[in-house]
Amino acid sequence: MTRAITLHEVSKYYPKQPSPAVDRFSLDIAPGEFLVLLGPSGCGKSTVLRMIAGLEDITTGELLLDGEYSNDLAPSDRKMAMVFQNFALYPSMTSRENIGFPLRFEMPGEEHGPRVDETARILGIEEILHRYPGQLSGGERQRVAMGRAISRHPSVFLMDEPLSNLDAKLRAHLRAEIARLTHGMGVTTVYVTHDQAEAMSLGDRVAIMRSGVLQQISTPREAYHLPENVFVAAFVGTPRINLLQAMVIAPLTGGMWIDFGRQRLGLPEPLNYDHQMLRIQQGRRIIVGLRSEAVRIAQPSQAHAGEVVLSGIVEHIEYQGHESLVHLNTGSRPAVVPELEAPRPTGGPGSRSAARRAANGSNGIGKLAQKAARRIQASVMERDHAGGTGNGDAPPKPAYSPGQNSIPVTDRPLGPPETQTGDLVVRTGPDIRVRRGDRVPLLVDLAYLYVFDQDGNRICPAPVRQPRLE
Ligand SMILES: Nc1ncnc2c1ncn2[C@@H]1O[C@H](COP(=O)(O)OP(=O)(O)OP(=O)(O)O)[C@@H](O)[C@H]1O
Repeated sequence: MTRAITLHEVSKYYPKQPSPAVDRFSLDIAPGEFLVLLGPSGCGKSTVLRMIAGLEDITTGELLLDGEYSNDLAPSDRKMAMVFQNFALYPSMTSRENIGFPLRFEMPGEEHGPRVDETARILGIEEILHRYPGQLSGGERQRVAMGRAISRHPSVFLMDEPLSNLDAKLRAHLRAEIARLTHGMGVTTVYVTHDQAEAMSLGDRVAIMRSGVLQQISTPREAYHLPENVFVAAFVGTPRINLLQAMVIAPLTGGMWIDFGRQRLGLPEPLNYDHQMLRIQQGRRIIVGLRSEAVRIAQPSQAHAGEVVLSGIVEHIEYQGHESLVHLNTGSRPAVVPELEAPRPTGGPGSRSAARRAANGSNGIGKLAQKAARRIQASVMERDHAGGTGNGDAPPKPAYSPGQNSIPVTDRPLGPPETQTGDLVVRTGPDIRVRRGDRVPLLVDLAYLYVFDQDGNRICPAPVRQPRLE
């Protein structure tokens, strides 16, 4: 059995919190679909999951299960199984007892042995059924937790960062196992993660969230190739997309350039449709997005059609075995999406536990301290991003005045280009022969040029629905 899930304009306000944890969130999940909720810490992913499970009340909006209004349906009547990050196994029960535990309520009076054995076989854990959680490795514990969810034959799996307590190798292995299992069973799965690589490799579709608001819902491929805004562009993809401050220069006499300050990119004529649309931005500040594979180090004479020339000074080379990442300074000003610069807090001011503490009556001084800590963290992030030049000690200057749906993006304070650190990362073969300090020619493939407007919305490639020009 599997089921469709619809969230219609769902919002969640926690007590004493000024802004909603989830804000008018709408989503249709098809039966059997694997949907990943992706976003930075605190953006509301788990809250969405918990509202689907019935563990959290919906403040406004509707939850439909197979088309039926289900806001008030008891969690036990939803036929959903949840898998948590911390496994949530009972320490005093063996693996067999843990897996069979929910069946006591779902199949009272029936023999559970065959169901537990079948589940253990699917997961390859027959050998550890007699052991207690304390006698299992992290990967084995997570398999038992999966087993407890599977044995119930649920109609929906809800998984809240189920792999984040495991090491990288095991995560990759179990990720493949989860994909195989859930697709094989055809059960609708909603999977929460902040790890974009996990989301991209698992999801039929990915719903990307920021500050409680859905930013984009699409296939992983579309999220990477057609990000709707600068936040999605920056969140999806490794290494992170290069984001540069620029200006459109489009004199009436013809020609069009993207001006990075020290260098300009000339757009080839006749201008294609996407580039023509940039004319509206004449004289305005824009953000240019270039993925690391959109730029190559090569002589201008080697340019293919659609490639244009820039140059940069090599600052650092990251050898990765199968490839190298060359960090260059083109003299441009990088655009920074501040909330993406922070490492994932572990109990810091933005974390769930901190929020819960706040909700449980933290006083005004506590809140002020949290605010101050956040400010300090933001300014440290900005300084780190500026390469420790000291420029970041000043508060970051907002480049844009963010409206309700706009993406706050800051630019690094402009110093002499010589003192700025690398602003462009280029992916090359592992044996590239360049050295620190070399000035190298770059070819930019305009087929992979992204341009975002002042509010962070993508304008090139042009969005499918054009705003009406009047
Ligand atoms: N019980 C609660 N009371 C008050 N605020 C809460 C509560 N639970 C979550 N929040 C707040 O709601 C927002 C969304 O939290 P949520 O746990 O859904 O985010 P998340 O994206 O899952 O984060 P993480 O990846 O860190 O788990 C955060 O600002 C959090 O601090």
